[in-house]
Amino acid sequence: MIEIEALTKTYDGRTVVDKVSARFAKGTLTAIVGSSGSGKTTLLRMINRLVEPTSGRVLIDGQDASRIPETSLRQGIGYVIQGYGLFPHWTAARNIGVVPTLLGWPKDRIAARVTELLQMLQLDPAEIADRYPHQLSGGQAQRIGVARALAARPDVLLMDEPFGALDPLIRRQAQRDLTRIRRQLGTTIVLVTHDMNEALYLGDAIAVMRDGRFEQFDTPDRIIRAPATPFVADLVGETGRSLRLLALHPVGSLSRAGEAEGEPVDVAASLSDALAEMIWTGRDRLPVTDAQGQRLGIVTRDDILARGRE
Ligand SMILES: Nc1ncnc2c1ncn2[C@@H]1O[C@H](COP(=O)(O)OP(=O)(O)OP(=O)(O)O)[C@@H](O)[C@H]1O
Repeated sequence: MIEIEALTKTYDGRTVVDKVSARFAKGTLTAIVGSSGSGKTTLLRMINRLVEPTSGRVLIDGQDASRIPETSLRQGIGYVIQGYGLFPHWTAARNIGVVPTLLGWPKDRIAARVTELLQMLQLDPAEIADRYPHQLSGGQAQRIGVARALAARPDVLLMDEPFGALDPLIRRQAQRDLTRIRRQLGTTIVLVTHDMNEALYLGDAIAVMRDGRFEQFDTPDRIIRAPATPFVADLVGETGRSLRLLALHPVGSLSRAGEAEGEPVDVAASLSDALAEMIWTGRDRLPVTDAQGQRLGIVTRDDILARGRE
């Protein structure tokens, strides 16, 4: 768990992060969203002490981060930045292995870990391991950046606009990958983005930041239903609110007994995906199945619309 207490950063008398207190629970993903210059990156970098706080403190699993030696702090906290920061003259494998190498892991253990990470990120080690960054696509380079951050099995992962440079389709894929990986690893993640859709899709919690403060720190559902300030409401947007709400909840939350024709929808799909499928195929109910294709029941258009109006 990460706790920040009255965390503050001042540059030349100008306060850019202003007494922010929050708790990022173990194994959760918190998305910090806000406008440019609101202090998101500065806040993130105070967690791994790339930026030294002016006042306030950071606790990692109850331990004051200022008392943890900087090297072990950074090795225990993975960090992914926009542009990935890969060393251009190093292969993908060497880039991924940089922290284990610093930690003095034996070569064969590093090689095994690199292979494991490439496979977890759905990259073929035989094809990718020996490539240099300029021989990788944007999506591949992004995944190498994530693999590198995860190499030494950190408990905490900080991500600063990790998908900012990707085009929309690959970005969606990268977001799905992150969701899958974090389920697998249980890492505590704090992710900075200026995209509210991304925050709503990925976050267990969302912190909306403005002028160095958190205007609201809440679940995605509460951010949509009960924005604390006009700024938060503005970021969510009035018109898309019901669809955004539907995007947060799985089909399983409205599944009921019954019969329906045609292609089924997965129980874990979102209600907005189910509604889109109904509109596209002209149906008012869909069969619901689990991941193994087992029939579980149905979901109806009326139920989805009622949920969207709540
Ligand atoms: N080293 C520094 N010296 C002086 N001012 C700085 C420094 N780093 C950041 N700032 C200022 O602090 C403010 C917050 O910057 P920060 O990068 O944290 O914002 P951000 O919310 O991450 O913005 P963006 O989304 O544009 O990256 C900005 O006004 C920035 O100019």
